[in-house]
Amino acid sequence: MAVAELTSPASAYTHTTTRLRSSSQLSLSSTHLSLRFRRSFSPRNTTITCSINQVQAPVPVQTQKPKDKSECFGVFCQTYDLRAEEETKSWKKLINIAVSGAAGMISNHLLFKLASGEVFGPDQPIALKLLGSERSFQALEGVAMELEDSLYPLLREVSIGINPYEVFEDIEWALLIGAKPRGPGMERAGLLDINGQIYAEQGKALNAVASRNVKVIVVGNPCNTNALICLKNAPNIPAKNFHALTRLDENRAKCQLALKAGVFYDKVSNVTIWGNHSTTQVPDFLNARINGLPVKEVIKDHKWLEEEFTEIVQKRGGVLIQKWGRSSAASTAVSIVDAIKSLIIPTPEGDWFSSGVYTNGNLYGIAEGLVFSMPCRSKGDGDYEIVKDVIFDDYLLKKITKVLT
Ligand SMILES: NC(=O)C1=CN([C@@H]2O[C@H](COP(=O)(O)OP(=O)(O)OC[C@H]3O[C@@H](n4cnc5c(N)ncnc54)[C@H](OP(=O)(O)O)[C@@H]3O)[C@@H](O)[C@H]2O)C=CC1
Ligand SMILES: O=C([O-])CC(=O)C(=O)O
Repeated sequence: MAVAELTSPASAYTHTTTRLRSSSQLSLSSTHLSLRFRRSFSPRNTTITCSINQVQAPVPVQTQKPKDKSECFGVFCQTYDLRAEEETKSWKKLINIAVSGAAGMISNHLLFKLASGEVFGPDQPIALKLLGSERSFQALEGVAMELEDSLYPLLREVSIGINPYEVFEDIEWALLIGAKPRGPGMERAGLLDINGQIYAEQGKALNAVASRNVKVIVVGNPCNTNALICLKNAPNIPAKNFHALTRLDENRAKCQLALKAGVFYDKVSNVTIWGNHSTTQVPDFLNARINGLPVKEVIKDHKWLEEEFTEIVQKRGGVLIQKWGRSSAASTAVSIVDAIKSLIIPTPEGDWFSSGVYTNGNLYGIAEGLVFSMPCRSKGDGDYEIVKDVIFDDYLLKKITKVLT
């Protein structure tokens, strides 16, 4: 069995003390990184687990062959355990986050944000559970290797697999990205035949093995319908826990309003995307604010708001595909980060965020049993409530009605 050590920058790995998980004791000098990589070879049941621990004072150690179905190889056969470290004492309990389509473009941006602590905070250790398929398995290994090489202190475990029933076990977050993207000239709805079944299967898997309070963000298109399919297949998980990502549209709308008003985009608030992540979506400028003022008081060109602004936001994804040849990835990853943070950080007083949520019992009379983007607020506990105090005019009502017909 091959054994190797990776050397990390001293600055990133100071004040660490560890103890070997097995009976043999270990003493390693500072600035060494150990990894555990376990592998199952059953094709439908393939999972690799990689733990990254910080260790001190190296002394060679005899690792034991794992007793379970997994097989380790190379450097990943080293198994260490952590003794309480000064630095980690104040850390929260580790959370399990699953990311599907983990070898895809969006994930390639997102995973490194998650691992860095940018999303869940500098005291929140995480385990990343990456879901792929047989065709992407090698690519998943490559992604896991890049995560290792990044030496993120908060990233305590990485596992990769192709079976959602394994990968989703006990997860607290499911970031469901894996799905075919559209190409130039296609509509997102045209992806439903292929992608819908992915979300039916993953809903069943979540229902069977995920934490009962898992929060699910569906990204794969058409994301509203996919979120609905997913939640319908997971009856034991509250429907309220499922979101379709419309935050990218909200961000796009904020950017366009800032551009038109000649302000920096942090001055734009209270932007709602109503409806679907599709070309029928309604970016709401009636309730939006710039520097705390209604947008219509700041941008006097109301024709631009009703026509150009709305269309730019609705079609932004398609235009980007025409130009780049593939769909937005980095800005989507950023918007997933924003969507998560909106649920774990209290919403600033008076503001709100958009998310595609289940329409059960909503106060706006939107048909029940849909996933529909609406204005939401959160106390930062992972849950949300629909904002009550938005206003409507004929234009907005007509546009929202059109989504529903
Ligand atoms: N809601 C939103 O705001 C946005 C949503 N999207 C959507 O997110 C999804 C992922 O986009 P992106 O990461 O760029 O896509 P990529 O093609 O880069 O990656 C998608 C991953 O999905 C998996 N997949 C599952 N089924 C298929 C299939 N039939 N064909 C191709 N890939 C498949 C693949 O992984 P594996 O083989 O491991 O299953 C692949 O790695 C797309 O549906 C896209 O339209 C994109 C931008 C914004
Ligand atoms: O347009 C697409 O297909 C990808 C996407 O959802 C977006 O960029 O909004």
